[in-house]
Amino acid sequence: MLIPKEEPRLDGHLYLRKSLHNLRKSIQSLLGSKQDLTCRWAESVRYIIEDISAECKVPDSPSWSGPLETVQESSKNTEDDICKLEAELAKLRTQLKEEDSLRRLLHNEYLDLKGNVRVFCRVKPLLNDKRPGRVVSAVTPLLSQVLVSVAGKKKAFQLDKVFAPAASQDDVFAEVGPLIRSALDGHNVCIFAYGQTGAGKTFTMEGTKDSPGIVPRSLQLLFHQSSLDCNKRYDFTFSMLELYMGSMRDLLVSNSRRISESSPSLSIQMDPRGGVEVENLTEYIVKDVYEASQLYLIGSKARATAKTNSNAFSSRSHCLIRITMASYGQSCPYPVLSKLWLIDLGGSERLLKTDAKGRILEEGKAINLSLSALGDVISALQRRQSHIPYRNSKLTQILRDSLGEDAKTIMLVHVSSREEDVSETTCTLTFATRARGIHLGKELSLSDREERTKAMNEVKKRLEGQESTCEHLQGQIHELEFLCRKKKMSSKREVEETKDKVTLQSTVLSRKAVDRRDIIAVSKGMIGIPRFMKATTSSRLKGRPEGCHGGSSTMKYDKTAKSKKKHLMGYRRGAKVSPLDTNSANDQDMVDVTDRSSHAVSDNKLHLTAYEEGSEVKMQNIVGLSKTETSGAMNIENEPQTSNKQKLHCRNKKNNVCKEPQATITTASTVRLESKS
Ligand SMILES: Nc1ncnc2c1ncn2[C@@H]1O[C@H](COP(=O)(O)OP(=O)(O)OP(=O)(O)O)[C@@H](O)[C@H]1O
Repeated sequence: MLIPKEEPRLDGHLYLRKSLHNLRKSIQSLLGSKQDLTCRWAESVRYIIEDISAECKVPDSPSWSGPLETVQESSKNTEDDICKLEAELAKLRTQLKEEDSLRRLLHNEYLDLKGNVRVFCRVKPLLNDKRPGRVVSAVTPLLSQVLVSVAGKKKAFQLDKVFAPAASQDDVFAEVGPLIRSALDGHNVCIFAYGQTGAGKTFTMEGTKDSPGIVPRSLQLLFHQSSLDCNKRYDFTFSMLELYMGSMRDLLVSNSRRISESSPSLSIQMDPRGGVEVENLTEYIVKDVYEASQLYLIGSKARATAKTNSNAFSSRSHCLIRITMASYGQSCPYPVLSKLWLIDLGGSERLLKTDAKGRILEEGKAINLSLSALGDVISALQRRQSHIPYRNSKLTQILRDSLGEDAKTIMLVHVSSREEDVSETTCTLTFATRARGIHLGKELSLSDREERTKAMNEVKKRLEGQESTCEHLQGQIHELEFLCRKKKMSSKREVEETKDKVTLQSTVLSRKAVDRRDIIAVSKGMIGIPRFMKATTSSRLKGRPEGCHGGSSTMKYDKTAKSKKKHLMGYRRGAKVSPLDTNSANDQDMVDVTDRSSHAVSDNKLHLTAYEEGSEVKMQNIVGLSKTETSGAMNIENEPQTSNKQKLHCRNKKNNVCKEPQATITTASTVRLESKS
């Protein structure tokens, strides 16, 4: 009979340490299994564990028993350790830099072999047909070929890859994902969704809540990958515009603002080096995937939609999302700049079929004109023609620097498999063939294709090996960085504790009123000094002149004050963080600050301007903000848990108007709000 092994009994402290150890391990394994949990998130949790450890810390031997020099000696040892760790970190970072440049080369070589311009086809499933038995699909998807039945004959169209109706969003993104990595590596990338109205372009780009498409996945991947890169710092900006009837519209400027503030019109400018800029286009700095998604939501709502015969909510314009990236390396003073364009093109319907009239007809003509110009440009690039006709449409002018030699492009054409859409499907696939720049019959020979596949597989294998080397190094760096921070924290704590001890000792000795046993007891207590004995943020601020601390600021939580306007200033001069002050925003009266890691750890500061009485700051999911904290006259209160989000509201005790309060997230467990004026 098996006798269950009895867990050895642990005393209180040992047990606590073991629990903390287990907790750390579970968090580390969580990090490994969940892609959307960033290292910064894990770091935040680690800080909490550290805080718990510090609070629970009981010295193994009485710390007051030795002379003061012991403490100083130990902090000297800590400093030596820090120096060693920093030297090791520098070595690893250099190694990572070398390995990462090799990875980038291999990644680029792999994509070059695949083709810098690739054209895929996605076949839409037959949806909501009441007579499934009688419906015959006119399209036969093969691996890299689509057969279309036209008048009893099968016409073949060659593509780089075909996604059958059963293909999932995951399958599509598996092909797109490597280009996102390329964008982070400094290449310009364009991903287009092309096809007839209702063929599934928006489904592929945007997707649904349960089945997210390329845009949300790309944003997720961008921020995830960049957070792992410990040798570089990335700055992202987000813009969104639409091309409607040949003119450009900034989708992040609300209609009312566009009219009232007579915002300057957009124009395309080119610098001498060939870089393209859309002048006056709103550009928001985005710190995390949440901010980018919020902007995308706002921009999508502003898109022009109109009813056509083919699709009740057909998009009548081209929608262009631009994410610019600036990556700063360790030694290079200049950032590497790149752009990622995610483009949902307008429906390519034949105007006769849709029975379009008036404005709808004009919209259709404008869409078709620019699609045709796009096809010409891609085709000319594919054939390496000397003249590339960029100037024929605004769409190709905007994308001029992102549709070239060093850029990567994926054109995802969408077709319907229904019989009545055969002529549209044929048109779409003819466009795809032209975009591939390969005339029928001029495809690579079988042996050439086999050779290319072999070379691709070889490079892919090397690339995978290189990626895991980089990941391993990054893991080591993160671990050492954490250790280093931990050492620095404990060294700082030791110094502070030493100072406190000296002060206490002299006070105690000067009073000459306590015996030796009491001194030991008190000084032991200093390790985990009770909270009420520590100076609060509030009391620390009290020494400042009026107006420099939270006492002069107002931030009152009042749900009824819906009309109050808020502005969120960027972390850098002149840059906006999130346009949630626009009328098109979902949560108009709130400024959401989620993902504490990017706000608090990387920047440590968040500036909120023009707050009036009745304003509210809502902070969600901020790790460590579970306790009620008081800062000056500002209370940060923990609201009862609503759904799975933790809300914190900042209120002011006075009712005066607060100008430019500044929120500083100082540690994992404190938030301070103070007025700048
Ligand atoms: N692969 C797919 N799987 C499931 N549903 C799909 C798929 N493709 C498209 N749909 C559905 O078909 C409908 C029309 O698709 P969608 O709006 O994406 O078309 P579109 O090409 O963007 O049209 P438009 O040019 O008018 O914007 C939507 O309800 C969408 O959910």
